[in-house]
Amino acid sequence: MNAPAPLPPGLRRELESGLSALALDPALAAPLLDYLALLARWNRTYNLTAVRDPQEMVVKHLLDSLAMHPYVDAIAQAGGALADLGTGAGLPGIPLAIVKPGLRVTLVESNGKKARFMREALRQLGLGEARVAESRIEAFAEPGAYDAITARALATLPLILELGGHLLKPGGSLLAMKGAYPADEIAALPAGWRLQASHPLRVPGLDAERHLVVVERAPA
Ligand SMILES: C[S@@+](CC[C@H](N)C(=O)[O-])C[C@H]1O[C@@H](n2cnc3c(N)ncnc32)[C@H](O)[C@@H]1O
Repeated sequence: MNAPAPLPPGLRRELESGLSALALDPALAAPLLDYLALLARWNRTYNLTAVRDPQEMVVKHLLDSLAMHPYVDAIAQAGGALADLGTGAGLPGIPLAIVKPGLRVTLVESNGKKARFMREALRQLGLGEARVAESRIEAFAEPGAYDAITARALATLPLILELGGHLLKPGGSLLAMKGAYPADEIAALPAGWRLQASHPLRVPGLDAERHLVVVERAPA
């Protein structure tokens, strides 16, 4: 593997200021930048993400993933389990695992090279509460094991539920990261599911519209 790509100066300050804006401890910049440096290094060989510029990765990967952190707080405090579906290089799952130590994160991804990268990232970052499931989501055989599932840039809400709805415990919810408010997808939710809430997210350094859409099972 190549030598670590040197991260541009100023990156840490930008990340620290973004973390403060999200009401997170700026000291978390250190492990987050370790993850980012590893991702930038592997990306040069394995093409894990289309975002190649570390500066852009701070906003589009780290801060964007972390904007939803208040909505996993209660699960983390209870030592609950979250499955990040179609996580790619570990987004948003790895940044969330870094900032929420109690959260038991499972990173579900079928692509072998991305799974290999994530196993190495978890090892190097010492994230013992997180693990990689190298699997198709729909074939992942842990039904009813998760308090929440999340997904970013994976699929429409109905398709995410079709692929991974079986993983949720009774009372569990899907936390889907979306750009524009997905009114059509919400209208097309399959029978047995309903919108619980939608939260506009503010990502420091990003102008684009972002929403966290929370979907739960409808009462029988
Ligand atoms: C567009 S990428 C998004 C990755 C990451 N969530 C992010 O926001 O950067 C979608 C990822 O989902 C994975 N994926 C798509 N369908 C899947 C399935 N049925 N089972 C497992 N992984 C899947 C792909 O391999 C890819 O890595």
